[in-house]
Amino acid sequence: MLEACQRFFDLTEEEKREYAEKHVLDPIRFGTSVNASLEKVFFWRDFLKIFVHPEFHSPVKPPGFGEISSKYCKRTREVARELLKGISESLGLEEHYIDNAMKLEKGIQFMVANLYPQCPQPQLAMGMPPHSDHGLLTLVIENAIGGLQIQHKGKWVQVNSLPNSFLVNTGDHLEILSNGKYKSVVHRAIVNGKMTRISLAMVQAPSFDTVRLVGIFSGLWRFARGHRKAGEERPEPATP
Ligand SMILES: O=C(O)CCC(=O)C(=O)O
Ligand SMILES: [Fe+2]
Repeated sequence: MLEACQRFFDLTEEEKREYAEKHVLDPIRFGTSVNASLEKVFFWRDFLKIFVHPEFHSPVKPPGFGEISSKYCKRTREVARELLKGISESLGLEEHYIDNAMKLEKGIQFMVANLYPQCPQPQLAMGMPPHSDHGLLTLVIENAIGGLQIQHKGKWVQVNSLPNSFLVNTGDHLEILSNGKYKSVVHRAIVNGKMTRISLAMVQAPSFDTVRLVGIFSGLWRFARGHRKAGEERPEPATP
């Protein structure tokens, strides 16, 4: 799947431009901040964001992307729903509680593929600013090189995921739903001077008809905690 994402990013600028400068709710959205003419805030990152459930979407190019991603989305949805059964039980609820209450059969799922090119001055750039994810759970994979950091007790901690593993982030909706027992993790991505890094985040969120309610609480909660989403703030100068 990471290779398929790489093939998308390898398309010509013209081919990718079809998906650029889109509205935040458009089903397929490509953005670049390495090309500063397309993005106002300067981050060292290209991204491809696609809504894949309840309606599946895929760019036409590169060939094969749709088949691979449709399988990947289905499987990761199953993993997320399975994990949420365990989380329901850990909260003292019946195992299908979150699945039923959030109507995950029709749940929103979207993928965010991130490309962080090799950066000549990594100490001066930021890949993705500090943010927490919407949704219940995010399953992240990456190509071998660490770059993801989470905030823990006020400090940035490097996440060194195991090879071929999913890193599972808990999101805003889960924090609200669990009354704060599962915290929505604040994280960011730094860049490196050696190689291009690719990460792929699969976000599992409640269904549209339940998300509005959770969304209102999420907005209030975010306001109360002073959180911002990715892209809403300028990069802090990276610590040396
Ligand atoms: O590149 C990463 O590891 C972070 C990705 C991420 O946080 C996101 O896409 O929301
Ligand atoms: Fe994230």
